[in-house]
Amino acid sequence: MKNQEQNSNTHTGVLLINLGSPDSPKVKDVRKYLIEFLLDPRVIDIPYINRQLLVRGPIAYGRAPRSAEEYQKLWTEPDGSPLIAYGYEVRDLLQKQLGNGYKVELAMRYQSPSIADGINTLKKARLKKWIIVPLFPQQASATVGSVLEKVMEEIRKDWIFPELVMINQFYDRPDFIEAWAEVASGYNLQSYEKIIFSYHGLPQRQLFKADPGHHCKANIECCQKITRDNQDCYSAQCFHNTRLLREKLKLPEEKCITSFQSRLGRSEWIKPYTEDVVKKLAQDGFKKVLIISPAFIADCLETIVELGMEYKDLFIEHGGDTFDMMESLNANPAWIQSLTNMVTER
Ligand SMILES: C=CC1=C(C)c2cc3[nH]c(cc4nc(cc5[nH]c(cc1n2)c(C)c5CCC(=O)O)C(CCC(=O)O)=C4C)c(C)c3C=C
Ligand SMILES: [Fe+2]
Ligand SMILES: [Fe+2]
Repeated sequence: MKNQEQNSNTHTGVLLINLGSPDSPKVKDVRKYLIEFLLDPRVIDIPYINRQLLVRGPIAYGRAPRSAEEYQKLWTEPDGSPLIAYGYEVRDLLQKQLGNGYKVELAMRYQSPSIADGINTLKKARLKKWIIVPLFPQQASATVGSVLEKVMEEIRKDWIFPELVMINQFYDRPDFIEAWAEVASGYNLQSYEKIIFSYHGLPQRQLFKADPGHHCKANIECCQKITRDNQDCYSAQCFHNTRLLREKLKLPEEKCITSFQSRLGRSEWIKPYTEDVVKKLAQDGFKKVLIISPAFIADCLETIVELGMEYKDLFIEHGGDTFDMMESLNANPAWIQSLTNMVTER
């Protein structure tokens, strides 16, 4: 009876959606994941035939075994991928904070738990309103765009629709910046010579496609300042995110660097590349560096392995001493509060 009462009070569904991980770090599962992920035309935006050849050939057989080795470095038992484990932890904490009025579900854009399952659960619960929260602070077609397209695909043939709220970005919310400041309070920021703010990269051509006014020059001068013209530009949002955090943390401008990691393929991506920045700092004699990655709301392959292991090795190989990676928001209470605000104010 109690459950029935609780269910009848529930009016709003919240679907948290992140990128997704392979089902296991075995090569066959990593291959399946990479194929689904990289065949998405919003991610590898080249002609259909070229994409099929690239993904089902060199990526499936060349990259998948190397990626599987990387996934093996971060996989934990029994939780598996940290990205997904933190996803469930955040879902449960948010559910607790929001209470009976809301039903919070977790989904991943690729692999599992699937968006189709998450949407079906919301449909069965007969809720009046759904709030879709892609867990990407800055807007990119490859992430937020792809998630929202998939959600629409899952409901487009329905004959009834809930009131639907889709969140497209949240990088500049004061409570999101506050959540990062909360994590940063565990570090002695003064003790670092340089602080790198590293965001996931994107091919430059994707910035141009997302720029109907043909404004973006995809360089630091252009994207450095957020304006009405470039307010939806991923790169400009990243630079602005750094500025907001730098001001919040009272860090001098010359101490902070914005850069972009995880380039894939040979085309030009947003610059500067984190790899080049890390190498140059070490070569220029800097010994102690902190790296923060505000594009990821949970630790994952990109932070734990790429920043925390590979770039750390690179820094030390080129003469640096200390390369610390700040952990992500994960299940930090201030982050749960930020999500709570995002949902309840809609
Ligand atoms: C934070 C936002 C992200 C953007 C923007 C993004 C763009 C993007 N990614 C690839 C290719 C890969 N990304 C991979 C992993 C990965 N990417 C993100 C987030 C963004 N990607 C996350 C959170 C993760 C980690 C997932 C995990 O399980 O921990 C991978 C897989 C790993 C590997 O083989 O390197 C690939 C490939 C492209 C091409 C792209 C933009 C076009
Ligand atoms: Fe990625
Ligand atoms: Fe720009």
